[in-house]
Amino acid sequence: MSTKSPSTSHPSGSDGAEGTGPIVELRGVGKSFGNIRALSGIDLKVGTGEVTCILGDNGAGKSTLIKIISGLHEPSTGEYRVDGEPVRFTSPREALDHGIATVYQDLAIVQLMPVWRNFFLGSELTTGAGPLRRLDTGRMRTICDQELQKMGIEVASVDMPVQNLSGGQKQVLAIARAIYFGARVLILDEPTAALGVKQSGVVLKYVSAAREAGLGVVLITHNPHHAFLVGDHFVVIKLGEMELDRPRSELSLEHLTHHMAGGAELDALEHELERGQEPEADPSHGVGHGQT
Ligand SMILES: Nc1ncnc2c1ncn2[C@@H]1O[C@H](COP(=O)(O)OP(=O)(O)OP(=O)(O)O)[C@@H](O)[C@H]1O
Repeated sequence: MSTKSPSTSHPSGSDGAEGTGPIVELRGVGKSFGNIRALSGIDLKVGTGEVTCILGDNGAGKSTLIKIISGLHEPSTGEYRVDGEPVRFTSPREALDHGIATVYQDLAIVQLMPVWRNFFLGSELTTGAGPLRRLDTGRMRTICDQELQKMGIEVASVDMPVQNLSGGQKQVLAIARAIYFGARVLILDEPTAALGVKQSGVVLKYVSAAREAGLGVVLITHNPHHAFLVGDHFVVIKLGEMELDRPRSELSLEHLTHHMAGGAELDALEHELERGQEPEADPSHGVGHGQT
């Protein structure tokens, strides 16, 4: 399987939301686990045809946020709206029924199964009725092939096992599958975390293609460089709270990297180090520097 420049035509299966408001909106959302407050005061809007990047360090609350949007957790506080209507999802199935699909880092794929089998995993097409009902392998193969081609993904054969694909190609397959099955909002959980530079590039190209196809994309990442390549809006979470919330027009890569690297703390440390290098004005005060 090789990947060429993704097509920007909208794949079958969804037409995207054409409304003017956001598809997904969180208002003051928080989540606690007993005494642990994992998230608080999260405001987020995901609109059609835009990529929102969520950045944060380990333990910042990114996974908790994904789980709320994808219907695995109910928020403890605040409001979750889809297409302007308040929702209370009690399972990922309900979120999926609203067009909110999540591609997790470990991907729901079976390595030894062929590409087409993985594409339809859990939603297999059948033919015939009653005792004669069986998998419609021919139709699944054809559709899988067509859908991958629409995304600009070339597969030598959809019959080859998924384990033969590269990490980036597996991510792209999972994205194509989510789009085919009607995703309007695509949540991508660190899709480039385990990939090298080239494979990360492949995945980011398809993130961009999903946006062009009219989907709202939520990209979770540790990597400000990857985020800045495709993002329209950036949110940095720190210790469960929003530290930064800016559109691309109000942010530079340097600014974003600075925030991710610990921003304010680094400034304070730099200041302290600089002060530490200055000669003491009055040696009678504290420990003198540069003197032993
Ligand atoms: N089910 C849970 N029970 C108790 N505490 C939890 C639970 N899930 C998350 N937490 C806590 O909430 C905080 C945020 O965790 P979360 O996994 O959302 O962070 P993260 O940003 O995804 O981190 P990482 O990048 O390491 O995956 C952490 O302090 C974590 O220990």
